[in-house]
Amino acid sequence: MSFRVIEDVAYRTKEGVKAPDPVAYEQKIYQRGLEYERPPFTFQSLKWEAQAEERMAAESKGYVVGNAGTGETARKNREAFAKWSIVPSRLNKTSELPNLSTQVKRISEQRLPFPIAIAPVGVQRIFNPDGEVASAKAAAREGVPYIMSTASSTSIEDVAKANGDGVRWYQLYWPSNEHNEITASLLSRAKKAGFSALFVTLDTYILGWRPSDMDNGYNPFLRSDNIGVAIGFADPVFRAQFKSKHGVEIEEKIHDAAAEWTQTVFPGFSHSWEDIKFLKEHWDGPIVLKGIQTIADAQKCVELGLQGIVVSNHGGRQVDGGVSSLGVLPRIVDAVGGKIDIFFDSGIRCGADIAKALALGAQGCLIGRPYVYGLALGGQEGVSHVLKSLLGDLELTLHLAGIQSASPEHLNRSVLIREDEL
Ligand SMILES: Cc1cc2nc3c(=O)[nH]c(=O)nc-3n(C[C@H](O)[C@H](O)[C@H](O)COP(=O)(O)O)c2cc1C
Ligand SMILES: O=C(O)C(=O)c1ccccc1
Repeated sequence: MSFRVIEDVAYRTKEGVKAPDPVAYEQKIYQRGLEYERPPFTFQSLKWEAQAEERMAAESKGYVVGNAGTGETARKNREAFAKWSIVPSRLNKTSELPNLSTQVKRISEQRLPFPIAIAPVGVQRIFNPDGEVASAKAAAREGVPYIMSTASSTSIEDVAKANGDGVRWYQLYWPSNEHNEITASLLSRAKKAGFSALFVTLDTYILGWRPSDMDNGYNPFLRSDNIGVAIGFADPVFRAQFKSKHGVEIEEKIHDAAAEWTQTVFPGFSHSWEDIKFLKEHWDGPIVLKGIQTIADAQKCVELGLQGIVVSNHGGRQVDGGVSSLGVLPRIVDAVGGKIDIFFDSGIRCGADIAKALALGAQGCLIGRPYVYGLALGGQEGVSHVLKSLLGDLELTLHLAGIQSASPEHLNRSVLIREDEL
């Protein structure tokens, strides 16, 4: 017999922030075990991928697990975590579990209950029929901000509805300048739907060389179910432009419309730093650039007065042979830390990984593939399970290492050592 994860949330309040209590979740699981009830999903985070693979069609599986080229960057992302080790200290006389609440001050006025957010991931209906609706509900329920992708298989307005009073941010795949009217329309729809920060992804103006997808002949945009174009098909400016060009509605020339939208959001060529001005003029709120890997680019973001960066290599899905994202994080923190908010992603698979990225100076981590595996395993329940598991793991890791909170005062480089220096 197994139980329902989302009905099993225990809450607690710390520093005025109400949030689910992941350690109480763990305790409940042991109690229920006494009555021979078992959790519906594994807690072994490195098994989520394999178990999710059993549930997915070959194409979806190849899409989420796949990387650019030989997968070298993705491997390096993982290996980089093992180069750093947490050094526990003793007899710190702690009376409470660590406080995981976090201030990402340029992005959110409120303290966030946890130092993680849901990474933008497109086409989620290929993993579970409920897609983004399930993950946006789980995020709100678990107190984790939801970053919505422009390549979502659900419209901006429907994701906002599912996310309810959760914290949500919008990720832009940025159309080329000739389509500025569409960009402005996306930004105004996101604003109206309660998305409070803008994340602009810079590393994917075209999809990388993805052997696993090519083996399956699979590009989710070109499928007849039009799974990655929901935002475009609901966009009034795109619709009007299509009609005036073709003389018919999108629905009457669905394949052409899908191809045009795909071309619009993945123009194949990069913008320039000058174009940021347009975004600043059309977005009233924090702007975060995602995909930063160099000190020079991070410094440029500071000079332009932007609020944040995501140190990310897109999980190794874009540039094969690229440097590990965790590897470049400390240098970028040294160059711009304190001047801009820094998020990190690429390769996070457990609580200790989050602890290490935060100790190296990130203010928050984006969780990518693990929650997609949760979505494939069990929709909203599966995503909730993954978030709770990662947070419970983080909380007990910090607690047992004698680290009192996830804030930089306690969680900083003094708790880490490089294994190769030992
Ligand atoms: C299936 C899939 C789809 C993704 N779609 C997007 C997207 O639409 N927009 C975006 O900025 N990043 C996208 N990403 C990248 C994630 O936001 C994140 O950077 C990456 O997953 C981090 O690596 P990790 O999952 O290996 O930890 C996607 C990643 C995956 C696995
Ligand atoms: O696959 C990706 O990494 C990605 O960013 C993406 C782009 C378009 C649709 C879905 C995902």
